[in-house]
Amino acid sequence: MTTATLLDGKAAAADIKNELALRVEALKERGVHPGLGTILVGDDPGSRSYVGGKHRDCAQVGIASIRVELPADASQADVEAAVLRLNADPACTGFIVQLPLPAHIDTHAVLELIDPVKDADGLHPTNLGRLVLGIPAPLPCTPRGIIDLLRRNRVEITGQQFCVIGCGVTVGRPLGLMLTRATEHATVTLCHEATQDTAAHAREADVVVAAAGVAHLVRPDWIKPGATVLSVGLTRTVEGVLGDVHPDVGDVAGSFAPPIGGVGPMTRAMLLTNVVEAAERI
Ligand SMILES: Nc1nc2c(c(=O)[nH]1)N[C@@H](CN(C=O)c1ccc(C(=O)N[C@@H](CCC(=O)O)C(=O)O)cc1)CN2
Repeated sequence: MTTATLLDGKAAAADIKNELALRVEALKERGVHPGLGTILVGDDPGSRSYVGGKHRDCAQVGIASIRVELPADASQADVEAAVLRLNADPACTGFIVQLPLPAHIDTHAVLELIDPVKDADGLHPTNLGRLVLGIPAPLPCTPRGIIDLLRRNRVEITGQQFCVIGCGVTVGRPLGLMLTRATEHATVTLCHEATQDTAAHAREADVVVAAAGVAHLVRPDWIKPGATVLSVGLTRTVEGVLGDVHPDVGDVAGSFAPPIGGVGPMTRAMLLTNVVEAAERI
């Protein structure tokens, strides 16, 4: 039985979607019709379910959906052609390529082909470069969702010690960049698979973000009592979907974002936010 305060991403995302629905209405009144495109390559059940969720969200806030699906054996040229089609499609005001792509596809080459203006994930090199330089740009959805969830729950960020576990391109690496901007001013330790003692770094932290994709990696004895813990990475097993954080951490942490209903819905809400913001710039 967890004693930590729940960081409820589902509830926060519902509030964000209500606000976005009003902004979408205002856009339509001035003739701008936002449309989110998604490119899904292959049959990974997790990716399919996330893309399905993104389109359900679009319907809820009045954003049009353009769904592109390619088989797992699609070639590099097929995927790049799909990107170029969405770049040119006026009905698509923003789009994403669902990650991970199959191993034979050069992901960087695909992401680099996206028109940076339509980059709803903030993962184009131009937009990541703008983030590094502190120039306004669409921000990667999960890190943006994590910071928004902390702020809505009045979790202190400025001056706090963060331990981010995992340095992938969708979460850990951009989160480190965002948390150290002047608007956040946190101190961040970014741990990865070659870190010698991740548990020791986590024990020092006021906020632990687990985005490694290793089931139940973070144990209760890794956590300073009262710290804030966000379980981001998910692993699908025969027993179900497991988070990076062991559920017993909820007995030690002060606040806890669970693997389901925590950061995931915020990721989706921030994608919609990026789409609406891009449409508002048209
Ligand atoms: N192009 C991108 N690909 C991926 C991203 C991304 O930001 N852009 N992030 C992740 C997956 N992801 C978004 O696509 C994502 C993960 C989880 C959820 C979510 O709503 N989770 C649910 C639980 C779902 C489940 O049971 O599996 C929840 O937390 O309640 C949404 C989006 C990798 N790829």
